[in-house]
Amino acid sequence: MKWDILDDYTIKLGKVTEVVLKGMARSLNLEDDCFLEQYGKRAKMTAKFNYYPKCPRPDLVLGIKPHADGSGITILLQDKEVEGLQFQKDNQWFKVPIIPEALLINVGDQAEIMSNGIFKSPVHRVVTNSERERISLAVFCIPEPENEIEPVDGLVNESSPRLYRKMKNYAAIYFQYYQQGKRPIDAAKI
Ligand SMILES: O=C(O)CCC(=O)C(=O)O
Ligand SMILES: [Fe+2]
Repeated sequence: MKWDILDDYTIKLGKVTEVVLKGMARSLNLEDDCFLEQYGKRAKMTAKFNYYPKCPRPDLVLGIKPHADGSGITILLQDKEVEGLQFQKDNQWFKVPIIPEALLINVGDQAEIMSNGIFKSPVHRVVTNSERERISLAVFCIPEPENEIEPVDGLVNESSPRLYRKMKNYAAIYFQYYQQGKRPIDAAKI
């Protein structure tokens, strides 16, 4: 592994994260930096390389079980040729098409909390394929663990009450819930 390539890539993704979080704020008529302030200057990134070998029984075996990401946002580079990622909406699974070189940006639980539920952290899964192996690189952009994450002021008022409590080090809670097969975001819901 050429670590300098990953290093370079994540530095660039740091800039992408900034642009995306600013854009998300702007789309809600909020101050540009309101999500970035909670996100913090010492935010973390975790790069996860996923390898899905060929599987003779895709009807029985999933690549990744249904989950929502615990990140602020996740930046995903999908396999250039093999599909597999699916998102759930209204109890149905929708395939993500392949767009070579495109970055797929997924809203994580912590962006759902900060936006008081306006941006939803969707449940997704990866199915296996009997003919082809598949790889992906998921980079989880994670707010500074010591920071308190909560719905931003501009989104809480009489007509839209606060839906999530203040959370610190969400990643720790995330894995505890995940292992028990529960949705971690439920720990934050009021
Ligand atoms: O492999 C993919 O396309 C998605 C992986 C994923 O959802 C994850 O690592 O959290
Ligand atoms: Fe995921």
